Amino acid sequence: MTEIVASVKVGTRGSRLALGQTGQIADVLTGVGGFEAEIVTVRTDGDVLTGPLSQMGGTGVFAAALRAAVLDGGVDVAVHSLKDLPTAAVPGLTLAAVPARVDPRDALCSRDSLSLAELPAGASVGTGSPRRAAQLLAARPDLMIVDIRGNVDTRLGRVAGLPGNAPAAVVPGKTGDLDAVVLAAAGLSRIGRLDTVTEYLEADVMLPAPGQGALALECRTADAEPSGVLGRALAAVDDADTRLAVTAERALLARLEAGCAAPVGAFAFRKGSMLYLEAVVCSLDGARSLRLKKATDGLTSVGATLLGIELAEELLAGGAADLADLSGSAK
Ligand SMILES: NCc1[nH]cc(CCC(=O)O)c1CC(=O)O
Repeated sequence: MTEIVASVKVGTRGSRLALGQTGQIADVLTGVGGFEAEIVTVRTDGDVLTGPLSQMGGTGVFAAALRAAVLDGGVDVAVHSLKDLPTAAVPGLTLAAVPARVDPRDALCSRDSLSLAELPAGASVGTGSPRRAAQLLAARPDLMIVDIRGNVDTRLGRVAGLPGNAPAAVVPGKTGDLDAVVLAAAGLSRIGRLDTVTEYLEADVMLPAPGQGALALECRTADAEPSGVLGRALAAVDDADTRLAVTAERALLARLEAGCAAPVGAFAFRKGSMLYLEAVVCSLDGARSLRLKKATDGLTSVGATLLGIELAEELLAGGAADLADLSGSAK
């Protein structure tokens, strides 16, 4: 006789990106845990409202509704993009698994396969991210940065002639009006549109957002116990190296008291017996920036957290708070 286990409700936002990554994770969890999964779509303020994110409380609006659904039992485990998850802990919830990270880089998707260096003077590049805007301007001060929002497909639609885009500008002024957009390679990969990438932006040009390319699986603290069926499955999909890296990146962000929309990039990785962390804080116009790196041989949660905190304090000592409003609410 097989053990009868109630189905696990896996919560997600409703975008194609979110549904795709949640479906994959649900398959892995059910494979490991031997239970059924039911995908529950939660509409968030970030999906419903259309104003600037900064006026809705930042990208945290995407996570808040999902977290509330876990707390009230409508969802058992939430699948978040880790970079959209605010760093502050929520009582009653546990970040139970961080699966192996995929490509953390940002990617340029431009018309005519142009690279960043090849874009014509004054070219228009769409991004809603002050971090991306500032680093783009640091590399190419002549670019015209256009503030765009919307899901990944909508943003790609702003560049004419990308593979997979509708052939003609259907809505004048809203499709095909930009020379390029910058998006996370991870998101493009998850919806099968990596063929639109014309250049992967390496860390020396653009440091990613803390947590970029990683997922976060959050459940009620009581369900995270490895003795339970869900906790055991979550522990099995956790990736120790990814967790160390994102712990350092998020500790840095928290110590800077920086919001998800602050012009702060950070990337950590373990290599051998060391954990390396590099971070940048920019002025919004990209004219000034402070970039530092640091490493530790403390390959534990505490070691990774200290690495993030110490690098943040070095950045603050170097004047990071004078470069930009780190709360990330200012535009
Ligand atoms: N802010 C939106 C967002 N949140 C997560 C991803 C996909 C990449 C990832 O999982 O890190 C994206 C799209 C993007 O930034 O291009």
